[in-house]
Formats: sequence, structure tokens, C-alpha cells
Amino acid sequence: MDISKPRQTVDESMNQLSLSPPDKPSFLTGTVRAPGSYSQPPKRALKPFASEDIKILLLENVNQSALGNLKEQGYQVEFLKSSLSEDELVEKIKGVHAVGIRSKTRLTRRVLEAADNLIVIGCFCIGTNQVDLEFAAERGIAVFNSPYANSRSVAELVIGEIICLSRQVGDRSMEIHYGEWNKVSNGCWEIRGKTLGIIGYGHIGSQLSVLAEAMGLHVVYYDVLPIMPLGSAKQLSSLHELLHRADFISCHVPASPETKNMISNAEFAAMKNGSYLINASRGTVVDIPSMIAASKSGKLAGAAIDVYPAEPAGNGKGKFADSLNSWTSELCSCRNIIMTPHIGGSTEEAQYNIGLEVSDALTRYINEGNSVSAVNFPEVSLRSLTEADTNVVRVLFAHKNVPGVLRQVNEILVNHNIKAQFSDSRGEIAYLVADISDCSSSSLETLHSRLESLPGKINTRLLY
Ligand SMILES: NC(=O)C1=CN([C@@H]2O[C@H](COP(=O)(O)OP(=O)(O)OC[C@H]3O[C@@H](n4cnc5c(N)ncnc54)[C@H](O)[C@@H]3O)[C@@H](O)[C@H]2O)C=CC1
Ligand SMILES: O=C(O)C(=O)COP(=O)(O)O
Repeated sequence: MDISKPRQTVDESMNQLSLSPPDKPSFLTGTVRAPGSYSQPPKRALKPFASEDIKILLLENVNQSALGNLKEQGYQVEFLKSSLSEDELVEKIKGVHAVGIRSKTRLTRRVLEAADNLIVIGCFCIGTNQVDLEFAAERGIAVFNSPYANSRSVAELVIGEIICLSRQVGDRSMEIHYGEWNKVSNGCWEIRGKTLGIIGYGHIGSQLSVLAEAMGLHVVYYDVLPIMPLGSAKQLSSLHELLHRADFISCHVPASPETKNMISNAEFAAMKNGSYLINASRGTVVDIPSMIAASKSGKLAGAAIDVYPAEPAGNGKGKFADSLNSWTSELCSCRNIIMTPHIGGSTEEAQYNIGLEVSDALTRYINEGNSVSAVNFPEVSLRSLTEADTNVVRVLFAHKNVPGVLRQVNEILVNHNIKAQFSDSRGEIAYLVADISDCSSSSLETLHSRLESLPGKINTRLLY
């Protein structure tokens, strides 16, 4: 069903709202859950449609906290443990209103073109490089993520890896698993007094900085933005200077054209002999064949890699092989290389919190049109309606950011009392939310079709 179109009339909806419990249908009785405030009088649950008609597709084993949260809303939720290929998604996404993914699932232009009902995407992770954000916005699809719920988990893993690399724990552990006793101190160091170079001093890089200083490391960092140092850390003006000074180098930049292969032959050449590299950001950031060469030449004393240019869609034996990345066996043969299967953010705490945060964002957007914290869309929020706001309809109108559209919209809304209105734009896209009163059922149908007929329209939703 097309959720953008009014299904029940306002009068019917109001009648249902006036029922008293326990007769009131469950999808109309609850108050809309929003983080933080529960103001008086109680919020009125806006529903554009019966909740059971909302279809949500959750991929990549998103945490059960999200599943519970979304099911509580009455939505139909399909839950899959692994990711899907582009071809599979093109079929699967048809009729879906919201999709939840993690870092693996690629929502390409082709997938989004096939998404006939999609209004919102939830990335249950930090990175959003796997989604065509610009095209999603052009289609009026808002994208949300969890900007820092797993930052601490990544920073802690990196701290552990710095010590493990420095003491060659990975190699010693592997040897003893195969029966070899190899008690050595050669090339094993304390980390105290060594220098950590952090590339990308954002949420994760800065957390790492604090933990590292507490362990006695000196911290230097490089970032394209001027960022206030924490503790005694020092920002350097060039990547080259960082490579030249650091004993340990850890990458915490997003995937972008600028960061693609940012650590390659020239950068390995600029590093100190016997330095260590850690990459728990994105697989595109480090050129692995160059890293293998640096490891074999002794330039690198060790490395810890959590992310890869190609990663398997789901768990399973034999999936991380040369067929995925041609250099896999060569990498596995290098000494003192710790390899982990993209687990930087995979802790119970992080996943539970991400599940709640992103499912809340999806629910707020579906139920109230609230786009605050969207990563690709104008951020607009109106106060929640209360039980006292009877006969009020919320209009959600995404449109092209060109002159004259707002005037045309207001010409359509002019026959109603506009109780509240807020509009904002982001690049080519604008988004208007308006609460209007005095809507009869017939005017609602007309309102919807008139807004839909405007030339600048991207999509229209009415909540009532
Ligand atoms: N391994 C894992 O499981 C996880 C990996 N990640 C990855 O870590 C990345 C970083 O995460 P956050 O710290 O939360 O991101 P963030 O956005 O808070 O910080 C990134 C920093 O990199 C800087 N930066 C961007 N381009 C740069 C360049 N060319 N050179 C130098 N600095 C540059 C930015 O100015 C920013 O300060 C994410 O984009 C994600 O790809 C995030 C969470 C878990
Ligand atoms: O948060 C991120 O960007 C990550 O890389 C973690 O991704 P994941 O949820 O483990 O697929």
C-alpha cells in the first residue's frame, strides 16, 4: 500500500482517538516515544496509516533492541542476519518503507530506484559511505546513523592492539596454538614513552588519544580540520610529519575519494623503520599490497587490520579467501599482522545502544516527520502534537529547493489554520513540516492531490 496517501479519513481517525481504553486500537493508544522529554499534556500519537502496514527490512543482524523497539510500534519487521547483494536488494526492497543496515549493505542508486515505497534508511553504525546519500535525498529518503555509540569500542580495541603488536602477542598465540613454545623478547617493547600518530581526530581518534595518554604514550595527530587537542596531544600540519614521528600509526578517517589509499607506498616509505600500522576505519584507506611489501621489507614491525576493501556478506568458514581479495593468503603469511573481521564496533554495549538510537530515529521520522540528525536531509522538527490538538493534520512535504515552491504550498494551505510551520533546505532539497487544523475528510484528499501535483514536489506525507 502507498503510505503517503491518506487511508482513513480525518473524521474516522478522530473518532478512533476519542474511544476510551481498552476499546481504543493499540496503534492509537500509545504516546509517541521521543528521547528525553515527556511533556504535559500527553503527546498524541500521529499515524499516517495503520502501523501494521509499515514494512521494515532489517539486515546484517541489527541488534535485538532495534527489533523490539520497532515491533512495539506495530510495524511489520523482517529480520535477516546477513547482508544482501545488489541484485537481491533490488527485489527485496520493493514495498519496504524503511530499511536498516550496517556497514556492509550497499544501497546504490540502482537499489534506491527500485525502492518504490522507501521513505527512510537507518544505518545502524557510524559510516554512511555504503549509501548513495545524495540520490537518496533527491528521492526524499532521509538517512540516519549512530554517530558515536561505538566510538569507545573502537578506541578500546585499538589500545589492545597497540600492546599486542608491540609484544607480538598475535604471533606467539598462533604458535602456541600449534604446539610451539617460543619465549622471546627480541623486538618486543613497552608502549610507555612511544609516540602514537592518529590520522583523523574525530569521535574515535580523540577517544583513542585520551586512552593512549593514560597508558604513557605521546600523541600527535593529523586532521584536515583544526581540532582542539585533548590532554597533551599535538596537532601536526601534515600527514608526512606524522608518519615521520610516530611509532604507532592509527587511521580513523571516513571512506572518501580523498582517503582512498591514503596510506600507500610513499607513506610507508616516510614511516620510521620498525613502525606499526593500525586500520580500523575503512578498507579503502590502506593499500594492502603496499602494506604487505612494507611488512616483508621490515619497514613495518607489525599491523592490525579490522577492515578490508571487500568483506563477506555474512559469517562463515572459508569466506575470507583470495576470491574476495586477491592478496588474502599473502597477507596471512606476513609476520605480526593481527587480522580481525570488522569487529571494531562489535560490543554488546555499542550494538544495544545503536539499536535503540537508530530505531528511535526511524520511528520519529515515520510517525512525526522529525528529521533532526539526518545525515543527508534538511533537519526539521515541530513540537509533538498533544491530545488537545484535535482535528490537526501534519503535512510533510519534501521538494526541490527552487524559488516559488513555498508560495505555491502556502496557497494550497491557505484555507486552513496553520498552527505551526517549519521549513529548511540542504543543498538541492527542501523539507517543510506544517500542522494545519480544520481538515475535513474531503479536504484532506484534495490537499494531498494538490500538493502532489506541484512541479517541485519530491514526496508528500500526511500524518493525522
Ligand atoms: N571498524 C569499525 O567497526 C568501525 C569503523 N568506523 C570507521 O571509522 C571512521 C571514523 O569514525 P569517527 O571518528 O566516528 O568519524 P568522525 O567523522 O568523527 O572523524 C573523522 C575525522 O577524520 C577527519 N578527516 C576526514 N578526511 C580526512 C583526511 N583526508 N585527512 C585527515 N583527516 C580527515 C575529519 O575531519 C574528522 O575529524 C568512520 O567513518 C568509519 O568508517 C567507525 C566505527 C566502527
Ligand atoms: O560503525 C561503523 O561505521 C562500522 O564500521 C561498524 O560497522 P558494523 O556495524 O560492524 O557493520
